[in-house]
Amino acid sequence: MAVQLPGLFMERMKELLGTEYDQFVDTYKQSPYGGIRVNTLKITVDELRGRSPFGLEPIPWCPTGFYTGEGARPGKHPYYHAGLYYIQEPSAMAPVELLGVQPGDRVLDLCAAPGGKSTQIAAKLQGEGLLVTNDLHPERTKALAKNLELYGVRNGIVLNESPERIAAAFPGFFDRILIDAPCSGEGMFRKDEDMVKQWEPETPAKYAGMQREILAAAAAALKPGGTVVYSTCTFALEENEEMIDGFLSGHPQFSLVPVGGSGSFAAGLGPLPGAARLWPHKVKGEGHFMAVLRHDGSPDIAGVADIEARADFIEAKTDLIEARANFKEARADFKEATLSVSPRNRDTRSASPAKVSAGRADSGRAGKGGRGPGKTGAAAGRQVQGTGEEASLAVYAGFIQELLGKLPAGYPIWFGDHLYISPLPREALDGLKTIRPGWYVGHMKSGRFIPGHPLATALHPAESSRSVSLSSASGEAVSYLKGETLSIPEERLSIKAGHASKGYMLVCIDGFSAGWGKWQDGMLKNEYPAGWRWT
Ligand SMILES: C[S@@+](CC[C@H](N)C(=O)[O-])C[C@H]1O[C@@H](n2cnc3c(N)ncnc32)[C@H](O)[C@@H]1O
Repeated sequence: MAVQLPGLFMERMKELLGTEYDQFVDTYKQSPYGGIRVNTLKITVDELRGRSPFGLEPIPWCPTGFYTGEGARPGKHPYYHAGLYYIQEPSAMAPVELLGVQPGDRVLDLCAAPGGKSTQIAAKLQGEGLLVTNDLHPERTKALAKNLELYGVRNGIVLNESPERIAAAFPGFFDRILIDAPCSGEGMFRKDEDMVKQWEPETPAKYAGMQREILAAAAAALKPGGTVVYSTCTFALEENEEMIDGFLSGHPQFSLVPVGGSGSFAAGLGPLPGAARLWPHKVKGEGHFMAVLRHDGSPDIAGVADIEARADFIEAKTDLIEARANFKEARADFKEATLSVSPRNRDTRSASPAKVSAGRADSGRAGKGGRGPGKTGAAAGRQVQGTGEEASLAVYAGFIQELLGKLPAGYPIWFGDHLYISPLPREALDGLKTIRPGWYVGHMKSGRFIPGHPLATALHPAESSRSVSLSSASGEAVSYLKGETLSIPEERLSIKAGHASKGYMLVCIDGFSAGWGKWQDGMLKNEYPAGWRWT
């Protein structure tokens, strides 16, 4: 590598590695490994392997992960744009494998941008349960939100918050929490020269302070009995074993689940052999550290220092439970209301707007032209309730029932004219900077409902009454991804009985949803978003 590694870093590594040091240094003469992880929300591993245009070699610690080998350009294939795989550094696939996510879990990814591990969690949830994904830095949440959309995630909420505020809003709430901590990045030096340039002798200590706070917040947001996985891509002891050792001393209801020392995972160093290390001179991947922490199940108010804070904690929890109860009722009302709304008979009299939707925020990011809602709650400008919203819900329900035959499950949340279907009631997000409160399904324009791009990317073609599949081999998939209008004869369309060919068409690439088009008289008008196009 062209960049000189910092002398003090090398000295520290020599001390850590002893006789293995020379082998470690040799890894800097090799190229980093490339990998993809199959998005099992859209395709099975076997099917992708059968279709893959490039060679795939299994990554030992991730059953959906594969090395792509030199010369492969996975970002330059239509399958990437159809969300069939995520391009990810192989070692970075390990932490989520240790998190033990099951469909139906409530999972929090605290330091999530650009979303590699969030999309991996979403694939494990298989659309059931909840993924709250967060990053402190607003700019980075854009890529995070886009990746959730590209990979067809329906049950994700994207926040831009501090871990402390998330813990206050969701005390004792999550089954599993991932902390892919901001760190000094020493494990990425081979792959990312910027990390080398940014490194200073004080960098590990600087990050250690942040990591301690993030861990404390995670402990407060975790359900008794839940699991936290803490990971970094650095070698420094103070950000890894020493950090976790300190956490365990201050949080006696947590214990370390031993994972180090078996398979590809080397044992942790010093006080924590049960933690896991991936070393670049031992595996085909960059440097990583992981610790699995399990809560023993006793009621936990760890991280809450004094009596007053504890009272707030309990009050916050009660509010959340109440909000949830209110919204269960609202959901029942909504179901009842939408059942009476058919495309032909849009009688909205039974809709209960005050409960059905948490309404429209007329300020915040939505007001600035974006569709992100910004900070929810009173500070964001309270909601407009009333007949406009009732009518919009009815139009939405009519459109979706015609297209999909049923409405997606979840809480409808309007922001301006934009509609999200959320796995949580809006009240649960009140006061939090929310980038995406759920699955973006579309917006109202001149009294019509316009389906959103993320609605398409998350659909299976069989769910849509109208779809068309474009071939990746013929070049027409790339034409679609470039935003071109296509000539498509009617006999190529898949139209369910009783539906007209004209209208919104789910456009697929080799049978995998990629976006919308509008078909009429043999022409497919392109609805692929400008910002997503193939260049
Ligand atoms: C290692 S990166 C995360 C990579 C991500 N998990 C993935 O797999 O794509 C760490 C992230 O933490 C974010 N971050 C930094 N400080 C934070 C904090 N106090 N709370 C939450 N996120 C933070 C950074 O913006 C950065 O995106």
